Amino acid sequence: MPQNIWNDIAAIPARNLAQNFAEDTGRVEKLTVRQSNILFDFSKTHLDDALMAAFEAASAKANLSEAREKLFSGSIVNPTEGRAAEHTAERGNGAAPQVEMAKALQARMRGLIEAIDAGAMGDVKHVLHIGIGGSALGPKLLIDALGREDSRYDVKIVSNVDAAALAEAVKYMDPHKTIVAVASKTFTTTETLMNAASAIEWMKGAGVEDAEGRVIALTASPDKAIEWGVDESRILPFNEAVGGRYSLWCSIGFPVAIGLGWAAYEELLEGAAAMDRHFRTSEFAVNAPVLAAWADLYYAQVKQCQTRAVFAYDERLRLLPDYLQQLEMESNGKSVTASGEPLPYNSAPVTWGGVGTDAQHAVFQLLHQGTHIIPVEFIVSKTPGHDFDPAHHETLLINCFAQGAALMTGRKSDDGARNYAGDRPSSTLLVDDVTPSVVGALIAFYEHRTYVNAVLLGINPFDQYGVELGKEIAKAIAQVGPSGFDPSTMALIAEAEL
Ligand SMILES: O=P(O)(O)OC[C@H]1O[C@H](O)[C@H](O)[C@@H](O)[C@@H]1O
Repeated sequence: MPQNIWNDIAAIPARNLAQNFAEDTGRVEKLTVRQSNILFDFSKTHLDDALMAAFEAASAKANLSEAREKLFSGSIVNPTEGRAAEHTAERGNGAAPQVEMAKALQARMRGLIEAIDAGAMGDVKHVLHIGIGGSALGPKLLIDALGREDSRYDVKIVSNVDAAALAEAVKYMDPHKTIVAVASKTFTTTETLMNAASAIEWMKGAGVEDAEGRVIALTASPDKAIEWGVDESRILPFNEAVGGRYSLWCSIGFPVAIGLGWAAYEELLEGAAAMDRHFRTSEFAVNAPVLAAWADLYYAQVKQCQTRAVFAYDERLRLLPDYLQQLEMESNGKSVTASGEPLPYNSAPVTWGGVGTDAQHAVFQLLHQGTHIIPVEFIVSKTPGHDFDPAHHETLLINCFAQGAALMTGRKSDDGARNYAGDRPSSTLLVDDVTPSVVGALIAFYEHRTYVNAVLLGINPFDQYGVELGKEIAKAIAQVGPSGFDPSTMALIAEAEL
């Protein structure tokens, strides 16, 4: 991707949002996509006809159509690790052998869940899922979003190596009625294996016989799980070519499938599959992930925005920003192109966010009047997730729409402290309800948007070497202690008496 692509786009005269709306009465319709019971409204972004044409040209130069097909056909899209990225095959959209493999492994998972339901592991009430990063964030989001009313088991997810998290999770669990799902693609992750060992100790300490026999491994490295002590019959493997942060669709989704039931899990997959089909077959100008990525790139590259903010106006989706932080920042926070050249422009902005309306009373001041322009994304549901007075939900929706309007229109005042400049961009995703199929589609939308961003930036979104150095230094500190590091680090190690 030559650098002048952004220069070409930057050369297009900037128009403000008010002008865009005044000059194009069809703007809302043009920039609205309806797909999978989600309405995507991009009309409050600065995308206009000229910018859309420029991004269309940039996408052609970046071979986006070919890149899109490569993703679905199982071609190598992760060149530094020499492999495909086969998460879409988990929902039936991929190369035939991978789709077959995914189906077979999902059937294995279903078999184990049915056996547990039938009592094969005794009287089970609690599922303690232990994993971190991509092996935790997806299940955490889904259980929190969809398992509030209907969970068949009490599912808790523990990630942090700080065992205060484990202590909190097991506080109200009966160790005799608990199964432990150890989720790790590599089955080498320190935090996960340490927490898993402590969970086994917790069960043993309570007199559980054969505590090891209550462990299920969710992994792409079954040999490592066997080595660690899990019996082959309790290992749910998945395809190595599914990246950690794209793995909730396969056996990493075990707590979702067992907690919400198989039908809900299938709805989740089908929701994602429908979004796959939309992304794969729609023209770019009406393609939700593509339009979202174009707007992302306009703000990150042309407007030099360093962050983007996501606010879920729905308590059920409060963990969505956390999930997106890994998806977007671990995928696209890179300094080199896919072929290893230094990246001559910005990579992904920082993703951050929170839950509305809480965030309005905490951070929105800066969004409205700060010197940084921050593209905002609102996600809100037409249907409430509770039976209280409908006034709650109306207030939630009203506030969500009011914030987008206020950011865009602003309000002039001679008093600087009371002036709202306006022209601040946002997009709104209005979902019919927070159901497994909508959440599946929503997550697939974000996955594809992240991929489109990467393709136009010319970077590889599927590796994450940036996380390795810190792990190596931690291992060295654990092994060697306070020697051979910089003076500050050595002083800290000594002070903490490590
Ligand atoms: O699933 P695991 O192999 O245990 O890996 C868990 C996580 O740790 C790593 O550090 C990566 O940054 C993540 O992408 C990954 O999801």
